[in-house]
Amino acid sequence: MPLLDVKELSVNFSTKEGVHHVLKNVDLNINKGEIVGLIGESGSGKSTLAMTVLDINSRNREMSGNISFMEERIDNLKKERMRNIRGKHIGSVPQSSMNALDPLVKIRSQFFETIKAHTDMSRQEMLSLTARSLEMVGIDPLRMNSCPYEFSGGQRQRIMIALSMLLSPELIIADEPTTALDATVQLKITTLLKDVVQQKNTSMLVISHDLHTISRICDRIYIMYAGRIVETGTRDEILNDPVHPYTQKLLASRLPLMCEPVRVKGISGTPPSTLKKYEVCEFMERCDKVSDICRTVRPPECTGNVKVACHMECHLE
Ligand SMILES: Nc1ncnc2c1ncn2[C@@H]1O[C@H](COP(=O)(O)OP(=O)(O)OP(=O)(O)O)[C@@H](O)[C@H]1O
Ligand code: NI
Repeated sequence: MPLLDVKELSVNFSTKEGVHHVLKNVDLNINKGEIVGLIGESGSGKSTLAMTVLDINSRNREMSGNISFMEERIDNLKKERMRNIRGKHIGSVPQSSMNALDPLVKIRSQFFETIKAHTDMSRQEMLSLTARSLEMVGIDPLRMNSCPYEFSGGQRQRIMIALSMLLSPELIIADEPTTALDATVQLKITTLLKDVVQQKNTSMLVISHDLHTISRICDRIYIMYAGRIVETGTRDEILNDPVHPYTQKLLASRLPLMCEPVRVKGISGTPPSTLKKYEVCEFMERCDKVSDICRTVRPPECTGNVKVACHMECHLE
């Protein structure tokens, strides 16, 4: 059984302006030791998936489907049990996490707080665990007495990674871990993530809108469009042989890191509204391979053995 198993997950948010349909029948799993990427444009629902697994941002959320972690259903747990799982068994590097640390509280105190919430370690043990964690991400342990404002953005991101790994959780969820950083620091942080995940023998779900940077470290990738998984496969399948027109466009619009500056072709058009319920393919209006069947029949869903949610698959036969 996978370590994390998300099945038929749909999430709606009720608001004054109506119901937002944000996740639609999402199937996603992560095996032990795997690094899995979740890639899609801004607003496609990636952070919502992360927060639903972690059971945060649940105020106006309605969900259906189920989520299992280490062979236990976790989508209907009591708040207290879920708090115990978060931090101890599932570590999280939240989006914009560089700013998630309290800028004026010493690194040491923020690490101790997490340790105390889940263990009864002595002060000496807490000190040595904090030092080892900082060392692992390339931060001098002597700096544990400094405050976050005294570090650069890249260093703060390293500290957040150390904090998320502090209690050696079985799974790490890293949401856009490199987005706010410049290109060279991005490469360093993605490499660091892979190294620490391997060192700690944990699994990771890594979320990004940037297929190019993140794919380097992933074993498998899920492509999300408008709240739906539209394609899934191994890194090589997705990068070398993408089938869904959206995945092909994502790859074509990638930013070459090491080349001379070029004009990057974005994907034209805008994603569909979350307020509308779609009976056919959500990508249809932006797809240059659209055909009659796309206008009338919903494409197959990316569940079970179906790896691409597109009628085009049938056209190839
Ligand atoms: N509590 C909420 N109430 C209403 N709408 C919400 C709520 N949380 C998220 N949404 C909506 O869900 C959609 C998906 O948001 P989400 O943050 O999951 O996207 P994302 O893929 O992570 O985007 P980004 O790459 O910009 O981080 C957005 O349209 C957002 O406005
Ligand atoms: Ni997000």
